[in-house]
Amino acid sequence: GPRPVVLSGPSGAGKSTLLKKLLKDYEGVFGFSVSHTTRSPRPGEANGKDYHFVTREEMQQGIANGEFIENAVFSGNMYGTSKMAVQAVQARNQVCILDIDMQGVRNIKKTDLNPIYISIHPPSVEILVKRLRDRNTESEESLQKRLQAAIDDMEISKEPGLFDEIIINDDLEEAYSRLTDVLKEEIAAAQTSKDS
Ligand SMILES: Nc1ncnc2c1ncn2[C@@H]1O[C@H](COP(=O)(O)OP(=O)(O)OP(=O)(O)O)[C@@H](O)[C@H]1O
Ligand SMILES: Nc1nc2c(ncn2[C@@H]2O[C@H](COP(=O)(O)O)[C@@H](O)[C@H]2O)c(=O)[nH]1
Repeated sequence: GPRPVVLSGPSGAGKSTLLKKLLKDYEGVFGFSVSHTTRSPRPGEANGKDYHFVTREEMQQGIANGEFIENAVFSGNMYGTSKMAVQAVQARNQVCILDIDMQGVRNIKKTDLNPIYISIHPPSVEILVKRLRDRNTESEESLQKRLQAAIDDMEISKEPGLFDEIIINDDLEEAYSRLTDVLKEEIAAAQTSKDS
């Protein structure tokens, strides 16, 4: 099937915004790998669609049972990609998109998933902070943890070969256009197999 796509990058950079647009504009071409998390749902988030919202015990049990391809602790909460999440998308012959943090990127690199790795960056740390604050989803403590991870991860992203592409999300339309351009071969391949 088509190669999966990993979208990573700092919290608040715009990964969900870009991928939601991609899923809407290319319905049936892309499929989202629905992760598990122990964090609480934000207003508007649906269980089974945005995440599988689970307890720490459920998550730990799943990990112990070998149900996850990768898992990580981010800003005090557990997150993980289950084998089922990826298989469900691949069974539909869609391009599977994973929205994961840097620990996830490192762990996926140890698997045979062979995705395209894309990192989404904000134009500056100041703009990242503003976007996160304006999103109004984080406590001050969570915001500070996310910010520290963002600064560390943006530095790590420069490591040669870690990402296939780094996209600066300044103007949303421009970033989206760059993203669809990077993925044009996968889009064409998935559309061809959908039509045949
Ligand atoms: N290009 C842009 N210009 C201005 N605001 C943007 C842009 N892209 C995204 N935003 C806004 O910034 C905020 C963060 O975006 P988003 O939630 O998509 O980030 P994220 O990378 O998915 O974060 P997280 O990893 O925390 O889920 C949102 O409120 C979104 O509407
Ligand atoms: N390693 C993983 N990271 C994940 C997964 N699902 C989401 N994430 C990353 O967590 C942070 C925070 O997400 P938020 O929804 O609480 O803002 C963000 O960087 C996501 O990319 C996962 O399954 N594995």
